[in-house]
Amino acid sequence: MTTKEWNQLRKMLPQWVEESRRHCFDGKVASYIPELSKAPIEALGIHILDGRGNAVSAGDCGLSFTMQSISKVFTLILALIDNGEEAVFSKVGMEPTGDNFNSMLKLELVQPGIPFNPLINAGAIAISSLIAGESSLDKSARVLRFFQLLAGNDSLDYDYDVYRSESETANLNRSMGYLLKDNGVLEGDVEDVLDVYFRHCSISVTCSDLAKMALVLASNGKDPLSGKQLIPRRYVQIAKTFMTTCGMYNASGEFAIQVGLPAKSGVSGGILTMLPGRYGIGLVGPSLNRKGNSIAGVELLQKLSQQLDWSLF
Ligand SMILES: NC(=O)CC[C@H](N)C(=O)O
Repeated sequence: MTTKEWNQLRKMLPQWVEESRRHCFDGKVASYIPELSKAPIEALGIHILDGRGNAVSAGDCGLSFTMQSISKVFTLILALIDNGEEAVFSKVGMEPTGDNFNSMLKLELVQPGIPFNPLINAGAIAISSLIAGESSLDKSARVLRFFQLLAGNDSLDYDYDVYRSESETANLNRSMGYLLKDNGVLEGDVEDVLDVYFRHCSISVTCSDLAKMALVLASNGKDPLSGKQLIPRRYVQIAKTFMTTCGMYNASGEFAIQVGLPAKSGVSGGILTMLPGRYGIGLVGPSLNRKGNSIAGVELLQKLSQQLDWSLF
């Protein structure tokens, strides 16, 4: 972090958060997973971390929330570590869909019926079946340990209320699982695969956990604080590319133009993003816009990117 930028962030971030927070009431908190509807609509928090351990945060940074779709980036990476590129890309494609994250339209329409990419629900469910482990609980335990390692936080755990709430109501994801099984994409028992998926979506984090995980990606897989290479560089490259093309659902093109950073959002209102080589960023704002991204969070990132000239493009 250059001193000038650091000083500007320190000075301006609280004000930019408050300006962006006003947009919260133009959006809605997700309710299709009933437990998520309890999140505070007016909340907005952000944490920015650099490779020397300097951090700046503002707003509701103490809020815990579930990773939801943000987890898909890291299960993809674990599946790549476990199976290699060729095996993973025989089960999921590399293209954006332009459809909603939970659409199964193209699974039926486009042969050979494999998910278009690993960041839509169908793709992430297929990825869950590729995680190595003896049983679904064993696979989930490996995922949780991997996330703890990246976040540098051994106490990361599931939010069991959100896990149960999703598992009990996930009729659409369940149908997708069975269709994938029929298309020959899923390995193993469908309910077991779905359990791995619901569990990783329900891992509870704060903005600083997300910022730390993002910093590892921003540093090409190395934890700059410990100096350890936690993820092979190639797999980080793949993950960042998907985040740029598909990370903000079917608003990824607009986000690339307005913000210009690799990012991944979740229906809990979390966004993980980064300035490659410089910062890891974790943000939460549970009120969502029509495309399902944090409404105030996207506003805030737009402001940061424009004020500080962060776009990569
Ligand atoms: N977009 C999301 O964050 C979706 C994740 C959520 N667990 C679901 O499957 O619907």
